[in-house]
Amino acid sequence: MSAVVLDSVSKVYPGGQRAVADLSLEIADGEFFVLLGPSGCGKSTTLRMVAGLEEITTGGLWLDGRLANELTPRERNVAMVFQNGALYPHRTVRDNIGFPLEIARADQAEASARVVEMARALGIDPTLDRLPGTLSGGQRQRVAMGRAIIREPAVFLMDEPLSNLDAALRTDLRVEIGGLVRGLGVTTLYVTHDQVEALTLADRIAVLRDGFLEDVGTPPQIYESPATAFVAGFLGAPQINLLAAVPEAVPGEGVVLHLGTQRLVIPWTDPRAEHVAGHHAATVILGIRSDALRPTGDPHLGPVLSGGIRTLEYHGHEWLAHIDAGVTVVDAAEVGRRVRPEPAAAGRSSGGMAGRALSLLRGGRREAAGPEPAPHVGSHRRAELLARLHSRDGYGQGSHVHLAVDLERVLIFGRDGHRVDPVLR
Ligand SMILES: Nc1ncnc2c1ncn2[C@@H]1O[C@H](COP(=O)(O)OP(=O)(O)OP(=O)(O)O)[C@@H](O)[C@H]1O
Repeated sequence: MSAVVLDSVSKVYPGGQRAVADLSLEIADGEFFVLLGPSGCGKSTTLRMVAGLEEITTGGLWLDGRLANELTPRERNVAMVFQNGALYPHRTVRDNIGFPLEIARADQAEASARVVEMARALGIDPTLDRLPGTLSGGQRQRVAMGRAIIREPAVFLMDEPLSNLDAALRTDLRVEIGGLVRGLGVTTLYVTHDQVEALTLADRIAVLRDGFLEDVGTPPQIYESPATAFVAGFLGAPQINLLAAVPEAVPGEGVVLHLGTQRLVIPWTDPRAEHVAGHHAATVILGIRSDALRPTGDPHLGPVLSGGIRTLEYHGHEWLAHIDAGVTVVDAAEVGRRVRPEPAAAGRSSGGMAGRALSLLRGGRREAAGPEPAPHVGSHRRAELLARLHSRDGYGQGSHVHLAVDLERVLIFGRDGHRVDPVLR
């Protein structure tokens, strides 16, 4: 077992592509640590640097208190499981699982007993004499896991091990991996872009974006109290409502947040009020999860947002209301982005509501015509607010709805996407 420490680690690929930027993480001995983020954010590169498959450009990697930058993959005593299992196709399941023991020249009788034991633990003992090509995706991943576990490494490195499996199998194997790895107590670094995997498996999660660390914390910390609007937008389904608002500090009342013609008030007794007051007359971003909005009959009782239902979607256990509320939606993917989008992703329309939000977030500054791509601020969503309704309750398309806002759960971010109030970790 081993602690893993990354100290200001950066990776620039030949050709100048910077994949990881100044990343510092401390992963405790025995911790199940998940690297989460969208495609291209540098998760796999980070994992491969820890494995020794990719050179570290600058910074230090420490494994069990030892500087490991120059160690070979074998010297690091880590085991990696890839997305596709990566098994030897001409070797049986038995030989694939036993391969690390064969390399280590372990006692043959003892090795074969351990292989059988491992296969039993993973529920693949009936397949021991089959070739990988005859296995299902889930069975192949179990074999890959078995091969990684059997050598009792100091660190497990898993790169999206479930992403090629169908949803049901993914859930099953997710539970199994969680149980198995926890049982072994081996430090695990697990890469995924799937928030459910991250939230369910991790002791702690680090969220990466464009190679930078956005946030790190336990699943409840990251979900309930994200450090940035990007993280708030990345976690949770349906996606959090991110709305542009202009704060106005009003003595005796609180900080009034103007959202178009609507308003919410953070009373002075709320510790966030003084922080958001510092953004007086600037633009802030409110993060309101759909379950922090509850239909109410009385628009004058407590904080309320109102709007017209554009669409009602039936989701079985609930209805999802898409509501036009005359508010400006902010695109989580672009707020506070430090890296310019690739040319293909740039140049999307910034007109209409998106354009208004963009100009709000830039303090009304007009975008100069020039080579800099315009960050996309706006929404792909069909309406401005998403709210959950437990029943249809007489609502339909075009109905006017008042939504009581659970103010305690509203997150407030500055225009740079960072929380205005201190983020406790
Ligand atoms: N060998 C390479 N040479 C040059 N650039 C690379 C190389 N490998 C990755 N990159 C770039 O580095 C960035 C990070 O890639 P990486 O594979 O680490 O991201 P990721 O978060 O794991 O993405 P995904 O979820 O799609 O696998 C991307 O912009 C990618 O194009």
